[in-house]
Amino acid sequence: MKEKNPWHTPATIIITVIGVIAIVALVTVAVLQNRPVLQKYKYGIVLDAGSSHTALYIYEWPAEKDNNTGRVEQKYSCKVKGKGISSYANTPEKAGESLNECMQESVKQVPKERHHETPLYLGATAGMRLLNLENSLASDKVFQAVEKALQGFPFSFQGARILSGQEEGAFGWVTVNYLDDRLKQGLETTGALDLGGASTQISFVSDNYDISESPSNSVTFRLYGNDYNLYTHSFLCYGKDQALLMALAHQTKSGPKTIVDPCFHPGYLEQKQYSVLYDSPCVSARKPQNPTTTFSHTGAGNFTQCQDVVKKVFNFTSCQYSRCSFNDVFQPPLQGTYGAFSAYYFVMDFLNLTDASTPLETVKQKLASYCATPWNQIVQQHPTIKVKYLSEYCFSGTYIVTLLTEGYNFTSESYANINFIKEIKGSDAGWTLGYMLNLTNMIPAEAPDLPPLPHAGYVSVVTITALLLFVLVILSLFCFCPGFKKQPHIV
Ligand SMILES: O=c1[nH]cnc2c1ncn2[C@@H]1O[C@H](COP(=O)(O)OP(=O)(O)O)[C@@H](O)[C@H]1O
Ligand SMILES: [Ca+2]
Repeated sequence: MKEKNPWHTPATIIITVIGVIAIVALVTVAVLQNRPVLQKYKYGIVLDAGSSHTALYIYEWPAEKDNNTGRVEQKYSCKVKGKGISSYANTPEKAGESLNECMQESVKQVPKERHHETPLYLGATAGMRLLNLENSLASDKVFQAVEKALQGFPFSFQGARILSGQEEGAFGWVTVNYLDDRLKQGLETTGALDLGGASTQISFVSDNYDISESPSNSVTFRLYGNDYNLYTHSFLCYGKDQALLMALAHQTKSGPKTIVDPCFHPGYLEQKQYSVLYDSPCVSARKPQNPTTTFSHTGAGNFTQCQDVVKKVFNFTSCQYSRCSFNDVFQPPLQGTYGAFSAYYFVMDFLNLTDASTPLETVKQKLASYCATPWNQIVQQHPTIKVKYLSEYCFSGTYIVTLLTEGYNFTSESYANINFIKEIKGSDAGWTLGYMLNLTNMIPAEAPDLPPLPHAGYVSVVTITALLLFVLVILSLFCFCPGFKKQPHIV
């Protein structure tokens, strides 16, 4: 007689089917119930009114997570046509009008139902700081015009203001460390180096920073449950455009008709106006007695001599602290890695010098050979690049190397810790994201309460538990129900 398989009884089949259905139902509920509801996003807009130009950034984050774990990302950026708002000192309404194109595009980029709740900020940096020093009435008028223009859009306008140098430095530091996920995880932070046209910032955490030595350089944060004591300094006039004016002013003290500038390529020749050169609070004190109205600016293309010229814009002699960078400004010992962005990146990227593995000596050699290249050859090799930018890369590269090594005291060894970056995970490095995160309270002081298990972990535990229960039921049926026991073999 054929042996009957005890597992093929109607009872076991029914139990198995019910068991499988129960498991599928349980896992489905676990997956569906715990899945985040369809993502809805919130938005924030920040205008970076820099000295050379204005840029608009739209940030986006999941609506239900804005207070803790949600990642804020850059959704869109727009470069405002024309110069920075400080250049409209004589025609303030045009400063407002200049923003219209990018603002109209933002209206399309942000979903209509979110317009009214989307905060809109404008922060101005060193260009407006200088205009405010020079002519505060003119800077007020520019702000009035800009505010009027921005109020005309359907967003929640939160105001336009000049950021302090500390804010600019500290928010740049927040941005790079937020994007790198270092803050939430409590990892060692990275320093931030920002080079603009009219000012430059250095910000880093140094374990050897005694705040009492220079309290004005200290910014303290409590973020995600960790305390940070940040050193930050902004050097007004030490952005690359103002530094170039200061270097030219040094070379034209006696009001000559021609200068031979080692920071420009051999064969370069341009007529320049003294009035433009001295039209800045950064250089006005050095105005020569009887300057001719124009001078011939010619190039010699010599990196070493250019470094000597650049060094003259720094004061290395006075320091009332235990240690200084330059101009009698305290700086604690450098520590850790650094992200260098904005003009640091634009210049070093053009010169093909962003690779972190390039030693400082090689950087200097490459710069020397670039500066020595005749101007006509440079123009031929880069037909699409704006001549103004092109003519200044030798100066800018030399300025960057000199600022980093002679100014901030980076050595051949510590130079390797600098990463030249434009963006991190799709968001531009700069102060704007940190500024918005701060103003919208999007980085909590304390670590958020995370669910004990991530979604995937939760689903796995439910699935495994369900399977174990099912096996347990089958085993107990097999052990304790006589009908399930194997029948004795009948001979
Ligand atoms: O493509 C580029 N090549 C070289 N320099 C650039 C490029 N784009 C922007 N820059 C420079 O980056 C700097 C940006 O400075 P910004 O306008 O932010 O001034 P600020 O931060 O001092 O207020 C300016 O010197 C500008 O000329
Ligand atoms: Ca800037």
